[in-house]
This record gives sequence, C-alpha cells and structure tokens, in this order.
Amino acid sequence: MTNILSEVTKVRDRICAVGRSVFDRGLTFGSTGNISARLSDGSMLMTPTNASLGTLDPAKLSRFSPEGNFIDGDKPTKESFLHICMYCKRPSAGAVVHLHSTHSVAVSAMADLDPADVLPPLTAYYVMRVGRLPLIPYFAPGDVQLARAVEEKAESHHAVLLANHGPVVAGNTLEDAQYATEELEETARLFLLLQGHRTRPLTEEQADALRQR
Ligand SMILES: O=C(O)[C@@H](O)C(=O)COP(=O)(O)O
Ligand SMILES: [Zn+2]
Repeated sequence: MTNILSEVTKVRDRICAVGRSVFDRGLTFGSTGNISARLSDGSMLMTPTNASLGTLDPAKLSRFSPEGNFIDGDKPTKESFLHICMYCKRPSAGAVVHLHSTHSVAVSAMADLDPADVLPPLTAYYVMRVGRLPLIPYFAPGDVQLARAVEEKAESHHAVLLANHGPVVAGNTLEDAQYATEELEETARLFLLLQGHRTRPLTEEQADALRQR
C-alpha cells in the first residue's frame, strides 16, 4: 500500500514535470495536448481537459481504474478513451503523450502522405525511437471513432499521427513516450526543411536492421 502511494505521488509529479518541460519549450500550446501514465496496479492518471500542460497541478490529475472507469480528480481529457485504447492494445505501455507540436501537425495536414508510414527514415535515431508512423484518418478531437482508429493501429505501432491534428505516442515509461514524441517532432521539422532538396533517407535494409535491434 505504501509502495503504490509513493509510486502515485512520484508519477503525478513526473506527469506535471514532463508537461511543464514540453510546454516551456513550445512543443504544445494553450491547453492543447494530454499526457497519461499507467501505474503498476493498472490504474491510470491523465491530464484534465482544458488544462495547460505548463501549469498542471499534481493533485488535480484525473484518475482511472484499470478497467477504464473515472475515479476522481478534475474532468479528464476528452481523449481519455484514446489513451485507454492505447493501453489496452499495448500491455507494456506505461505512458502516452499527445502534443500539438508544430512541425508534426504541419506534416499531418500535408497532401499525398503515405498513410502506412508518414515520414521517411531520415536518421537512425528516428527509426529506433519512432519506427513506422501510420496516419490516422481525420476525426474530431475526442470522437470515439478517433480512439477506435488509433486502437486498430496500436498493437503494431507505438506512435501514430492523427491527420490535421498531431502525434500520439506510447512508451514503456513516461520518458520513453516523451523522447519519442520529441524525436518525431524534430524529424517532421527535418522533413519540412528538406522539401525541395534531393534527399537520401536510410535504405529499407538499413532501417530494418535498426528496427530489429
Ligand atoms: O485537440 C484536442 O482538442 C485534444 O486532442 C487536445 O489536445 C486537448 O484536449 P483536452 O486534453 O481535452 O484539453
Ligand atoms: Zn489534440
């Protein structure tokens, strides 16, 4: 009991610290984005709806039972179902991060993307942190169909890009999810910088070798 209580306190603080960090570095704006973490007893903590990730209060995070029922805290993010769908399909996931990071959102609104894998393997680090990035068709934020569409991809992909919206990334830990979301954002930025330039991404063979490590 004492252990889970100290874990809860730590995770509440970590969610707020990650929220502050991404907000302060301009990786999400206003009250956009949401973050969740799953604890060792299967319960989940999520950021409340309409909360700025820059000024989260650890005591006000929304708490869910392992079955996905809201327990207490402020009214949860409208994407709570989407986060729960990620956890259902990814038993090892300990955290999910969704941001409105500018370059990722810009790419999510581009025409003629490959819906199976939006970004080319520009660097080894991107392939290792993110891997293949499917595009989820557009649905309004909070729409249960958006969560269902993410659920369909979640078993085989820990990172997805919501069309005209932004990235959703799961990780074994909160840091894993944060770092992968940041890597996705930087690669989206590189991808946009390289538009109009002849580009030499990693070969399929080189990328596959990294995916298998
Ligand atoms: O884009 C949206 O509206 C949501 O996906 C979002 O980023 C913020 O919604 P809340 O977490 O409900 O504040
Ligand atoms: Zn959003």
